[in-house]
Amino acid sequence: MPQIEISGLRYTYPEHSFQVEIDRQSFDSPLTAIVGQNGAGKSTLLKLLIGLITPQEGTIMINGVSIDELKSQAKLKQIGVTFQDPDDQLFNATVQKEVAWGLSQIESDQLMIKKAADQALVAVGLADKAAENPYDLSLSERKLLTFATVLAINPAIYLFDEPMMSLDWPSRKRMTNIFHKLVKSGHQVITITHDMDWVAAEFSTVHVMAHGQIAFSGTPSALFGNSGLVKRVGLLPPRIMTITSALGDHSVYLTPEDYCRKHKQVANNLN
Ligand SMILES: Nc1ncnc2c1ncn2[C@@H]1O[C@H](COP(=O)(O)OP(=O)(O)OP(=O)(O)O)[C@@H](O)[C@H]1O
Repeated sequence: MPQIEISGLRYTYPEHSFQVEIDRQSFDSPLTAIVGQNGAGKSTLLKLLIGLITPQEGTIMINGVSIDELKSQAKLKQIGVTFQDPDDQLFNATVQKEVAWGLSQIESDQLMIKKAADQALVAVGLADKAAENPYDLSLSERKLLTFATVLAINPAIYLFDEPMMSLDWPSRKRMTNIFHKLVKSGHQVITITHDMDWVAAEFSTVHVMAHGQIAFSGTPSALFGNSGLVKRVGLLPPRIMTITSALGDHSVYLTPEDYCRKHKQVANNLN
């Protein structure tokens, strides 16, 4: 399992408007969500993790190598990223060229590049758009295209900023399945999201950011079981818990299925 290790990290924007401050933190879980209120520092952390901005203090190690020592080709193989806004990273004339571009920076075998690009486009459901200009695609298709660009490279670690934003239900399901497949094949997937239902249903680990710091690291059950913390960091629990707690049941339920399972168990125990 790939591993990211942060120690003594301090980053302040040039205007001193905001500081990210993380003393020690490992990212070593297969499927991790980073959550927190708007402006908590999630995207800033992501930019630090990919070396887009450099901390004034501290280190970020990816599999034992400091991020600032990784040459750009090695970095591409270690860590792939999609930004919140797909238009921040699309610049090729066709969808096919866009998906092939990143891989062509680390691979010269044209046949292999084409095969990987084709497979990535099939995986995200855009195979029939290969000849189109990325900017003729819808926003959700452009978002899926950015995923394909990373899938084609197949880095050890995938970092996604708000991957589900603007995706419809079938695309969300498709992406969630891709995440689980990546995890099964030994990759690490880290994603920033505001979707607590998704976090509760799918993720093994969640880090909560607040005011530039990591305020909690643990399982979704531990997070949503701590209603005081959830409130303090400005989050909402999964919707099923909003309903059950309004009905006076303050147990932790991650999904409607989780609720049914636990209540079936209670019913079975009573019989
Ligand atoms: N380039 C920049 N220069 C100065 N301040 C910035 C810059 N980019 C972000 N900030 C500030 O840093 C803080 C954290 O922003 P960031 O985008 O990391 O938060 P976030 O948790 O990702 O928020 P959101 O959920 O809205 O995407 C905010 O106060 C933001 O205004």
